[in-house]
Amino acid sequence: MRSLQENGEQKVESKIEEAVAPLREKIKDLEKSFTQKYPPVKFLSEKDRKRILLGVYCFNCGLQVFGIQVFSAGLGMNDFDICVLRRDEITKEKVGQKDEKRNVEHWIGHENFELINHDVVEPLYIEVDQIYHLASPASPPNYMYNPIKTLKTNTIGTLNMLGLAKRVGARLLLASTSEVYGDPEVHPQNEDYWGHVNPIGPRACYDEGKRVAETMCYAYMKQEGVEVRVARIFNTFGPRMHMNDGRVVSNFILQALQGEPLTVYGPGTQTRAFQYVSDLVNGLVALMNSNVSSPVNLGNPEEHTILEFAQLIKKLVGSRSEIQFLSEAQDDPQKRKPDIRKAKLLLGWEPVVPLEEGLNKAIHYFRKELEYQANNQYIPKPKPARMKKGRTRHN
Ligand SMILES: O=c1ccn([C@@H]2O[C@H](COP(=O)(O)OP(=O)(O)O[C@H]3OC[C@@H](O)[C@H](O)[C@H]3O)[C@@H](O)[C@H]2O)c(=O)[nH]1
Repeated sequence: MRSLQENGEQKVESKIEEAVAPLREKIKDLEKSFTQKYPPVKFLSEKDRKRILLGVYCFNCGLQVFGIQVFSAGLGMNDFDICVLRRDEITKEKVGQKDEKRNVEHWIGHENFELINHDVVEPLYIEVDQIYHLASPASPPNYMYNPIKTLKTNTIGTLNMLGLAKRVGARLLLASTSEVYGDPEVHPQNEDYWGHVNPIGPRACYDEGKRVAETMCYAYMKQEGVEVRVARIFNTFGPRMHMNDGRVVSNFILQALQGEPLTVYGPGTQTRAFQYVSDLVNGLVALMNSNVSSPVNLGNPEEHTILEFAQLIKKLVGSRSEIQFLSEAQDDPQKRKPDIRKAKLLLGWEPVVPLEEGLNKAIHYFRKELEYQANNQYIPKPKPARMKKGRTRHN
């Protein structure tokens, strides 16, 4: 009799334990988020505090640009995780109200953080010490979608940020790009190479936009004494990229995870070298706080063909997806690999995250996102070359 009662009690206990275990996990996660370390700004004197403006691009608001201001003793990976590369998704209307501000929710309400909703094409009047000018779409399908706005963001937007830097005496870091080298005739690309860009091709809005943005930086430096830093950023990937980003890393991972064909544009012999986001962030922060005012390449020199890259992602995901060859994108650079000797020598910086390790982190992120989206009845597909007014975006 007694043992029957004990058995019953044990069953009830194990059922309770089963129900409570996931709640315990949730509490652990919540506790972790509370113990996050932030810079000890409160105890710094006014002269040691830095007001840092991070201008980022918002994916879901079309080309509306958001500014994020962090009041900080200095910037580190934790501060940057909210926005670098993501340049998007501060709001997620497509997914639903619940998801609004999901990407920055762990920062909302923090005393050192302020979210500014602002379009960089309009002047901005704030007090700030450092400006990371990252505002621009960076994915080819995105920047080609509205080339005029891409041009305005990179030209008028850059003028506005330089004007702000001049007015308040701030230092400005421009997120430039390996695309200033165009379809390069020099390989690997070093900072002295002037590039090979088609000024009237479909990529010109971004390539030439960034080239003139660099020109503006050096005009403001020479004429007005503004302190500028120019990072030429090579292909970068990592968690928090948008599901509809349209660049090759997110496309291939999502296609592999969903059992869909991996879409290779052209024969797949074109090469790229991919760096992981944390390496880029460390490079940007090192450059901002250095005395190097000339352009610096930031990228990982490990070069692969796009076909090799598709095969690698298939292997890492464990996917049976086929590889599908689509027509080549117009003016697609045929090879790209950064020469990073300057960054190594002058910043003491080089990438440390191996490609496969970074890809596994990105795969883990996208797998979770797919689960999350499925629970919210929204499963986005990787973006194909979108049509606008009867034209494909690549041609
Ligand atoms: O689904 C796809 C997407 C892309 N690709 C190919 O993969 C290569 C890389 O394409 P991505 O769209 O990821 O990026 P790109 O190298 O063309 O441009 C990038 O360059 C550096 C950065 O400044 C920018 O983030 C972006 O402009 C290209 O050759 C492209 O044609 C595919 O084969 N399939």
